Amino acid sequence: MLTVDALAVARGGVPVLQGVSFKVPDGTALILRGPNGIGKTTLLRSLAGLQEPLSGTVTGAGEESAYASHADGVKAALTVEENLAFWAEVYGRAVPEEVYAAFDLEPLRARFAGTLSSGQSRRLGLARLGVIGRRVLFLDEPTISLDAFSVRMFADWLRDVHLAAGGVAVIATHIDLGLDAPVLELSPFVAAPEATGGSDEAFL
Ligand SMILES: Nc1ncnc2c1ncn2[C@@H]1O[C@H](COP(=O)(O)OP(=O)(O)OP(=O)(O)O)[C@@H](O)[C@H]1O
Repeated sequence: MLTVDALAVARGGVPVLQGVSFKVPDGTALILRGPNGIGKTTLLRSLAGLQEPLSGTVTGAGEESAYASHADGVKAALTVEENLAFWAEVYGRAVPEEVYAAFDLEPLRARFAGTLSSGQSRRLGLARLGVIGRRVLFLDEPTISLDAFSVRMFADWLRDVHLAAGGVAVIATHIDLGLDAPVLELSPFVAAPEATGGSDEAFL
């Protein structure tokens, strides 16, 4: 269970969200919604432990979690297989053979990643999630620039592999992934600048 209690987060020293609380039981996902700039990326990075929250607590994530943004992290000079092997090694794991089918990479195994189309490259970037074996995933617009087929493919992997194995996912997305997951609208949690003593000091 991922438990978030009264979390307040800042970007560039300026509070963006406050009072964010939710629970995500094992085997389930939560969708985050909110207009551009509201702080979805900031919240996801804070949940994943990549930046310190201003206040509040996150339990059930920590070492077992991973943050993935729309930036691929794909290495152009390595083949598809070499990319997956690289990430597997970094995380001390073997590449599960089924990721090639799950992300439709089978015919592309020997291709240099630099020659992939942008959608194929995104699929390779997402396949990394199937390799690293992290139980709690914080996903920032994971399906951006993917066609409907690839979006469904990713949603199927999330539901049938990651969540089915008891994993957790918190996903900022404007695309309907077709997951049976609750939606948390972030608009009510926009930080009031005065609530943390004003933001002027952040610019000094
Ligand atoms: N380096 C920075 N210094 C100050 N403010 C920043 C900095 N980077 C981003 N911001 C601001 O912080 C706020 C939150 O940004 P964040 O990227 O978390 O929003 P988001 O909800 O993920 O946006 P989007 O939907 O556009 O990706 C935005 O208003 C943004 O302009």
